[in-house]
Amino acid sequence: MENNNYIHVYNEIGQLKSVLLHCPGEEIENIVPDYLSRLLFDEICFLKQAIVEHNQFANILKTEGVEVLYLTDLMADILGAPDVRQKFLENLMDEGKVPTEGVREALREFFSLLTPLEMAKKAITGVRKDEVKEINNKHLADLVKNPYPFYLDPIPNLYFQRDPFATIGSGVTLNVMSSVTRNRETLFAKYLFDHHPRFKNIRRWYNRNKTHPIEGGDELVLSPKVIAIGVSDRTDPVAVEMVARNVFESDESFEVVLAFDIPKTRAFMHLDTVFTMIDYDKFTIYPGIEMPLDVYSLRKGSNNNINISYEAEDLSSILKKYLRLPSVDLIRCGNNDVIAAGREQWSDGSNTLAISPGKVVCYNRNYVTNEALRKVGIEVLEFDSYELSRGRGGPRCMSMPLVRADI
Ligand SMILES: NC(=[NH2+])NCCC[C@H](N)C(=O)O
Repeated sequence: MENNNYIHVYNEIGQLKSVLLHCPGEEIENIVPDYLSRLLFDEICFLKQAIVEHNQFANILKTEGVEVLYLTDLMADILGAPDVRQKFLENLMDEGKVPTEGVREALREFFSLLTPLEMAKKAITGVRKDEVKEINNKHLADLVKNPYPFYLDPIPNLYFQRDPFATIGSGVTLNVMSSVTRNRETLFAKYLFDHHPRFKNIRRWYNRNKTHPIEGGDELVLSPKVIAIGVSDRTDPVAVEMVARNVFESDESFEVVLAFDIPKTRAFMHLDTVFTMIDYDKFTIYPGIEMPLDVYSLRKGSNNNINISYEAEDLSSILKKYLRLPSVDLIRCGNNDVIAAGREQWSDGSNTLAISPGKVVCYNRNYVTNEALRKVGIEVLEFDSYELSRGRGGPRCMSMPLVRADI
């Protein structure tokens, strides 16, 4: 196994040692009703309260001894180098479809006045047209009336750090996002893994230049041998197989990828919105997916072959078989009450973040599910969830583990 101390994730529940977060910033205030659904939000958030909640989340993690890193700080570490800064801005403008050379020149000037940290933040906030006054070198696109308010779009889903890349073993999948609005998030990850002294040279199981989408919320590392990946609204089976192949061809310990084919709907956009691991033998699950769930196994074969089969048993039996457990406990979101399940799943009741076996971080609003977890002996640490939940993601979605203890 390749050894690096900075990416090490061989399970979902081992003591979390280091995690990457992004605290929502002014990008959230650039969400307006006309663009809500394109930006993948259902409601407008009150930023001040969202920050309070995010800080509560981060403080829980810090109190538990977890190193909390912030994406903007890591970006600031690398944006001090003029060539990195320049390339990053050009990429951001290309992928943000900045319309003309005149606007690009104005944006170069605009960003040149910012410190590395300010630049990282502004790249996420987006740039409104009224912030950039002087456009020289005018093209047709600069002259025609266009009510769209931004030269560079905000990137409001970046506080869901789970999705643009994902750690598996000692490597990462640098993801292709299924939506245009989220794809620029992976540019930040690309720059970290290309340039940050702590993270460059990390191996990649997938790269953002591929064609088929995969998002981190679908990627779960169940054990040093077993990975689960959702085939979902966001993740394509072609990408799942490619990741499996690359991991199997390496010297990593993984032997099986379980592909969970879940319904393709907004409420369950990723596997982790309906299924998370919380203890050696305990999982949360949203009952609405149990019936329609098809699971396929991709097993490492000889000569770089992959053996793919349909798993005909129910989920408990599949998990018992592959994780070698005598029994498993599936704890149902909403504690088996259909209405509570639907309501709490919508605000990520099944989306828990384990910080050690049997200890999870959850939104306080999902009290029915949290109570059900406590009943089976799980320790639940809660924080406020009025505003963060409006982006349709919970504690797991908001965190990317970089290092977990082996178990
Ligand atoms: N891992 C997750 N479940 N992430 C949730 C992401 C929510 C985000 N608004 C989106 O639609 O993409």
